[in-house]
Amino acid sequence: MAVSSAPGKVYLFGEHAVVYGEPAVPCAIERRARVEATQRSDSRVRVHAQDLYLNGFSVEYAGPADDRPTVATDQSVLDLGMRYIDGAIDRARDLADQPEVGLDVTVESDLPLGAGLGSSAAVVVAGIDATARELGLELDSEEVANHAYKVEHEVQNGEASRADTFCSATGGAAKVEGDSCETIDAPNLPFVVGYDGGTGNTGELVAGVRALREEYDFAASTVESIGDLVRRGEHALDAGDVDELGRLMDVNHGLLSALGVSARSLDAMVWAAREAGARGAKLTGSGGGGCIVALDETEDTPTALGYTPECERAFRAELDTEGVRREDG
Ligand SMILES: Nc1ncnc2c1ncn2[C@@H]1O[C@H](COP(=O)(O)OP(=O)(O)OP(=O)(O)O)[C@@H](O)[C@H]1O
Ligand SMILES: C[C@@](O)(CCO)CC(=O)[O-]
Repeated sequence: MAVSSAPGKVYLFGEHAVVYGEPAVPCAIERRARVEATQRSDSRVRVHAQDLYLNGFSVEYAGPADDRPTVATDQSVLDLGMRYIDGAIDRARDLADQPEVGLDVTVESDLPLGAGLGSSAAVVVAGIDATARELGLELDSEEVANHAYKVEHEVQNGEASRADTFCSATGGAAKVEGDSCETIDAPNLPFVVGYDGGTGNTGELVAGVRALREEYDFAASTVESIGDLVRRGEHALDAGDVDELGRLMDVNHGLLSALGVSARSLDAMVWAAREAGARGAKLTGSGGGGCIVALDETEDTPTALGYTPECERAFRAELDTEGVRREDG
């Protein structure tokens, strides 16, 4: 049996624009997905994903109500839920040159799904590492990052940057620009996360930005402006200037709104954080619903978010300097 875990992330700056080669700064946070892989004696693959909920199935009763009903789940719903972990298992089996080997795989995660905290990247990174190790193959974190990126790229029909998977595999703060990925120094920033209990569909949101960018020059310029802002943000990070980081986060949120990826609930949480005195606040990840990230070392922002109707949960998120991690002996 092999068990690996990998962290989720928040974006300090640069989501969406990173898909078009602009720089971004994702930061790994101390919330993880864990994957356990055990080889079987037959060639079946059994995946137990205990935190996955499925939207859209029907139940058919025939005869007495205490008979077990037939539950039908639309194949597309299942595919959507399983595609990242399936992709990770397949890639690791291919890498280990055992494409037909059977496995029992269990996925557990502290990361809300599709909420901007990089749950898919964490599941893919931990899934590749655990499965490969179970099949006798040790990969270093950069190799895991590279293979995880290829899985996300395939699952998301070519619309993925290296940011989420690199950050999850290597931990800490990262600068990602096109194919170039590096870990950068960062102070332990006072991240506060607000979660609206909802999700956004990464594929659809990325496609929406692409369409806008193709239709309007100002949308293409907005993507470039995010890149300029990230370059300023790198200097602020270097200088440890948290006030400037906060101001730039506020601008980044405005530019993401202009690209159509914010939501009423995300705006409400961003404003609650700002009004509580946060240095800055923005949505994180693909948007549409899910999480915001704010910078505040005091308890004011978590408290204010706790009283905000649109916020289901608020919590502090520490920077996690460790990426993919072995959890078995
Ligand atoms: N605990 C889990 N078990 C199995 N699969 C998971 C789990 N968590 C996430 N996934 C997979 O990841 C998908 C969600 O990925 P998606 O890219 O939409 O969101 P995210 O990575 O959480 O957010 P973002 O990309 O905005 O940071 C789920 O549909 C599922 O396929
Ligand atoms: C929206 C996006 O920039 C971040 C999603 O967490 C997509 C990507 O980078 O693959």
